[in-house]
Amino acid sequence: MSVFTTVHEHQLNQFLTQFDCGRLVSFAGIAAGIENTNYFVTTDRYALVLTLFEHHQPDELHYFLDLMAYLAEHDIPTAHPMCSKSGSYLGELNGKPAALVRRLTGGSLEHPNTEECRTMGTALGQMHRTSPGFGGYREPDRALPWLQETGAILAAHLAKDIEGETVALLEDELDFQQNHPRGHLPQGAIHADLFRDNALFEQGRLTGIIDLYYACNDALAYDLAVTINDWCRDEQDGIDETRARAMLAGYQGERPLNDDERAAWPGLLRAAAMRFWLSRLKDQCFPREGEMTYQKDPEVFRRLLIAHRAQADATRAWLNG
Ligand SMILES: Nc1ncnc2c1ncn2[C@@H]1O[C@H](COP(=O)(O)OP(=O)(O)OP(=O)(O)O)[C@@H](O)[C@H]1O
Ligand SMILES: N[C@@H](CCO)C(=O)O
Repeated sequence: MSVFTTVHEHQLNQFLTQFDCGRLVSFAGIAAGIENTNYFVTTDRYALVLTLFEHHQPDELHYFLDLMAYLAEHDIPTAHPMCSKSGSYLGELNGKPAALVRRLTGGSLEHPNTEECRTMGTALGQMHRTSPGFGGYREPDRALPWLQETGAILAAHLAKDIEGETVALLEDELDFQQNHPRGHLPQGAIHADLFRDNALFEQGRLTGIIDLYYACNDALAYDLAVTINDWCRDEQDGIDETRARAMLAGYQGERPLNDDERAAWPGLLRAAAMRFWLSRLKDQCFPREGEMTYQKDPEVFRRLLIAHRAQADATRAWLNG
């Protein structure tokens, strides 16, 4: 688990006095997650999740929490943040910005089936019909400039211990991405990290999309590529075509991709694979300190990137149902 900042009972009790949420019954650190510190918090009135944000600025936190509230209020299943007595979603706990959100029921799916992928695609399409109406703006923080900066740091670090092949892949893909920008595609607020562990299901029904702490304004179709790359991956770290087609059909039932998005699709899948390859590799090469932390395997996304580079036409064919 990743608890970077330990919360003591007296600190939590003090924090809860800012909300009209009842008396603390229990709390426990949450095992999943690698970015923020999360606790389940139960009061005599609510089941909540407390998040201490480890590296975000107040401006972006307002964006995330306002977006969660906006989506929830537009019937997109997300965890609505709790408003404090003074009217803010954002407080401070143990020196860190902190928020309480409603705890959703259900659990994440390790092996989503075709129908669950279709359901997720439908929900993402609904979210993308709604999110361009959200008034907030946040610059994407894992787009090309970040890829370039992180890629350069990693290439220098890796050149010392591994074969040149990986560094060559990294540099070649950076070059490709630089020549395939996505600013001309339809834009809006995107989740940007809608992995299986960021959606909760109960009896085949999606109960909620969580962890909007990478949300930003970017190409909507890029968000779909991020989602497919995780939900539809097969055992060999390629993509399971049946699940990918189902997710795309679910999505396009709500929001059909336009010609520009269809043309850009293979490059978007590559951009999405590259982004998570590099973030995982960075965590592996430069681990952060924490009370309990775990890392995710970067190789999965390196292999997926290689697969996408080899099959642009096939990935475009998935768009046709
Ligand atoms: N609103 C919620 N309702 C129920 N469970 C939640 C909620 N928010 C978070 N969780 C639980 O906490 C876990 C960690 O949350 P989250 O994914 O936000 O962590 P993170 O460190 O910010 O994320 P990540 O590593 O995925 O970027 C989730 O996998 C889920 O089990
Ligand atoms: N979803 C990311 C974790 C960072 O949010 C990953 O699996 O690498």
